[in-house]
Amino acid sequence: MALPALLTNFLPSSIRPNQHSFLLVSRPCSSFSSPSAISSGARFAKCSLTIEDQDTARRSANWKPSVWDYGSVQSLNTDFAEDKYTEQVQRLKEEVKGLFHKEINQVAKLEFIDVVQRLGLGYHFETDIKNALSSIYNNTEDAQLSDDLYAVSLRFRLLRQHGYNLQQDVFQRFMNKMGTFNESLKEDVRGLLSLYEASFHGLEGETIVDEAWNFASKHLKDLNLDEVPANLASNVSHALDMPIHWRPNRLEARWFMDTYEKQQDKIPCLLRFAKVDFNIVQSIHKKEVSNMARWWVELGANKMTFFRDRLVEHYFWCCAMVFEPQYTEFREMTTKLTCMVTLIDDVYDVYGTLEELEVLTDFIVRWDITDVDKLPLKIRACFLALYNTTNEIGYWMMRERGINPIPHMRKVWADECKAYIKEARWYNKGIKPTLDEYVDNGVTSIGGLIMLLGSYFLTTDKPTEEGLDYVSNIPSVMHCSAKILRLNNDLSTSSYELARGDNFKALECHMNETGASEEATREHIKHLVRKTWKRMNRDVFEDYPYSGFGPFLGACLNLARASQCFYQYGDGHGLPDHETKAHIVSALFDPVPLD
Ligand SMILES: CC(C)=CCC/C(C)=C/CC/C(C)=C/COP(=O)(O)OP(=O)(O)O
Ligand SMILES: [Mg+2]
Repeated sequence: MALPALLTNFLPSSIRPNQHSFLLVSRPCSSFSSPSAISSGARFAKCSLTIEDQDTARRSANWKPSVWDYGSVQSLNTDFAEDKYTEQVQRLKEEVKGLFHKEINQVAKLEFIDVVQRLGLGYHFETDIKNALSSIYNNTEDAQLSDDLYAVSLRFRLLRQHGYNLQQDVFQRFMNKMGTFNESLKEDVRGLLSLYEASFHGLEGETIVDEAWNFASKHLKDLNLDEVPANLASNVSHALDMPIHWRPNRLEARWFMDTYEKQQDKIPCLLRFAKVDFNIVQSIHKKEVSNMARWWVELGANKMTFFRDRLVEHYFWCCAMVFEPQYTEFREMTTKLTCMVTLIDDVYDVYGTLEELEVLTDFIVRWDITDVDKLPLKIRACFLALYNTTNEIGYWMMRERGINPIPHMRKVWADECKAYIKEARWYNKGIKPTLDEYVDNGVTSIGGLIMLLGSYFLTTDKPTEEGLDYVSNIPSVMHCSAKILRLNNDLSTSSYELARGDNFKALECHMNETGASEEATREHIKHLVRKTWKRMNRDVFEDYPYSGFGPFLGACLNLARASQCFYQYGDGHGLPDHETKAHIVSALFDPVPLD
């Protein structure tokens, strides 16, 4: 089979391949009736090498093939897109909206807001939540709010989450003269759990919130969960696994629906609303991922084995960044960009030689395809795929939104490739950077910046030149998000990367620089992750003078959240057949059962 159409169409005719054939064994494309059948264990043969590629000794990462069958992904069932469900959800929404106006005490109102958000319904009630929290913020008279650890912590968490700069002193009354929390509080499991969740909303320099995190984590970990009521125990394990603030909302919603169902005081119409709404949104996502699978197969990229074939994982990551139904363009186009990031990352890290990569970097920085045949065939194809995909998105933006983001996207790609080449030179020359030098560069080389740039211009109806300039100059909130992605990525992938031969990652840089053990280094990197979250917690509530920044700021938080989850139990990207697959099946493919 010749090079895939979308790649060759853009090659100057003088260099279109003829003798460079790719030998492919097609994968069995089974039809499926249940979602698990979407997953495929099929393997396909390696591409044959071109003559110019054969002459070069190359490393290999032996990437596992995709775990998904693209034929099946292209024909996913989207039953919940039917009108009868949309009508049902409208009725339920009205009913739940009425509950915001019910006269209930403040703690009950806070709990109600918390449940609405954890069920994934916050986006339907932004104004109602804002109004309710504003009145709670202004009313400090409710005694339970000042004396009860559970209520004070819940109030702190929700108000901070919505941008109120509530002082950390609210916790002072639970502390002793030594500046630590009163030991007696360890008996109050509900209070400890609430304090623990609140402590993730701390800012830099807030020592009381830091102490809250230490105290609550320690005592929650020490609990014998067999002695705790079942639902509370399951909430504690879930929180210790990942706090609410760090978990992508779609995953939280899917888990929380099952937990809320078991709650004695659940509100049935709220639960029903959450389930039907989840399935409707999921149907929209399924439609999008099937479009993406079509694009990927037409591109022919699923037939190449020298980079990671992770279309579905990339789409799911984009869903975690911005899940709301109206942002289809963001998810689809950013999925394409994410595929290009992975493709080019693998060319720099594994496939290309230093000389080839120097030439490739020059092409990307100049954004010019003249003389592109100076690049070996596969690298040339990758460059053209990246170039075409970016220009195609730019063209769509010009046509639909009257603005040209290509100069900004080019700049971010150029910076990213300059960061990759720096790593490639370090590797080839045996240079071991310090942790600071590495992270400085690694924030750009992780690829999150191009995705976040898209989260600005692909989510707003009226992107402006000023907004584009601002985002492409990488504001702190965006930098923090990419830094968290970089550090979480390194915590989970560096052992594989070193084993196959790759530049030093954050862990090795720190160990080399300080002589610290691997265990101490991991703790140090996790500490840097928490520190960066504190900075980002402040940054998201800076005063931004640009309209339409909401989804972009949400995407910054959500990119970091996705990295917490997908790298938590190892490399969910390179080796996506465990937790990542389970997350995708439960949040993207399997509808919530309705009774
Ligand atoms: C499901 C899942 C985890 C998806 C990842 C989605 C994502 C953010 C992709 C783009 C960035 C990227 C290539 C990261 C990891 O590569 P790498 O580990 O080779 O990074 P490095 O070479 O820069 O260290
Ligand atoms: Mg890599």
